Amino acid sequence: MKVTVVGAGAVGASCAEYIAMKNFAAEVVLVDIKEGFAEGKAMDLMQTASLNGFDTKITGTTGDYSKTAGSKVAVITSGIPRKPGMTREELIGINAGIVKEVTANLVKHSPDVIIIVVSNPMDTMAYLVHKTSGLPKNKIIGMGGALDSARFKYRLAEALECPISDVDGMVIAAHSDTGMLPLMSKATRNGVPVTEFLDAEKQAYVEEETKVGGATLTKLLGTSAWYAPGAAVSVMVQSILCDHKKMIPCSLMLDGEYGQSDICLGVPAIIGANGVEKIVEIALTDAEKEKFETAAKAVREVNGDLKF
Ligand SMILES: NC(=O)C1=CN([C@@H]2O[C@H](COP(=O)(O)OP(=O)(O)OC[C@H]3O[C@@H](n4cnc5c(N)ncnc54)[C@H](O)[C@@H]3O)[C@@H](O)[C@H]2O)C=CC1
Ligand SMILES: O=C([O-])CC(=O)C(=O)O
Repeated sequence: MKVTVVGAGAVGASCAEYIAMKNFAAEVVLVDIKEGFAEGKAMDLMQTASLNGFDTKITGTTGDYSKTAGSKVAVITSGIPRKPGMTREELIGINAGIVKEVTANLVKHSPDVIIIVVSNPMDTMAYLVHKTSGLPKNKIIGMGGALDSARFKYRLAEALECPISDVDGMVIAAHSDTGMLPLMSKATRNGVPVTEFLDAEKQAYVEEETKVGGATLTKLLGTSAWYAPGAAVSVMVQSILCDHKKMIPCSLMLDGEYGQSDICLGVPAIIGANGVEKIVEIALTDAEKEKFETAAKAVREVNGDLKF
């Protein structure tokens, strides 16, 4: 099956690389606006095929969306990343126009496509795609929770001084420095709640470092991260193409779930061949519910800046 990745920059190329390396897609089409850039990235990646042992065909195009026709999944990574000191929300002015235009082009050539939104501010960009694409809500999925949960597990393993494969955990709510909600109450080490091993101070440290995970990397790198974002996208694309029905926290249009409507926020969902197959409602503590509501309020304010 064909997967399109729009934006052949840091994140887009990482998405293409991980998807190809896992060898589950027939073709990945990279699209960029910069002349020759997607073609060059595709050629470079294809020259890793014999070294890395994959058969996925990667092609690139400068803005010719006819090459994306018939895509099962399209990933939108086009737009600007933040620089140190910026918030994701500050990117809305430039990225909203790009995401809206790219969405229209994708849907024109692949009317049945499932769109994964990556460009920031992601929860608001996912909302924009819902409002402008005409696609049903099961076909629009924002990527944030998969990445934030991976960062949560990284920080949990660091605090527990254990391998990352020992820990499990999930981050829901908003993909923002203040709106992420790492679910400490549900995180486990081999089935045992991590709260049995970590004192309140360590729990608070893990939660805070998880929430500012993207900002920490942006400060170190001078631009935002790409390896873990690309890997997170590849897991979501694989769950769709292979109908794995994995439970992944994603930014989805809510219609009463978690007490919210007409907003995209990170919640656990079953991701399969139909895109979002089910939103999973889990019991939150009162404190978690309050944080979820605060995050929703902040995302609504950013959504208010959109012009359709
Ligand atoms: N949701 C998430 O968890 C994450 C989101 N991001 C976001 O992903 C976006 C991309 O980040 P990077 O890849 O690091 O940036 P980048 O600057 O390396 O790549 C962006 C690419 O988009 C292209 N582009 C711009 N306008 C376009 C258009 N109209 N059509 C096609 N291509 C276009 C640019 O030419 C560039 O190659 C940013 O908005 C960033 O904040 C990044 C990491 C994680
Ligand atoms: O931090 C950023 O701006 C990019 C992003 O969303 C992330 O890496 O989580």
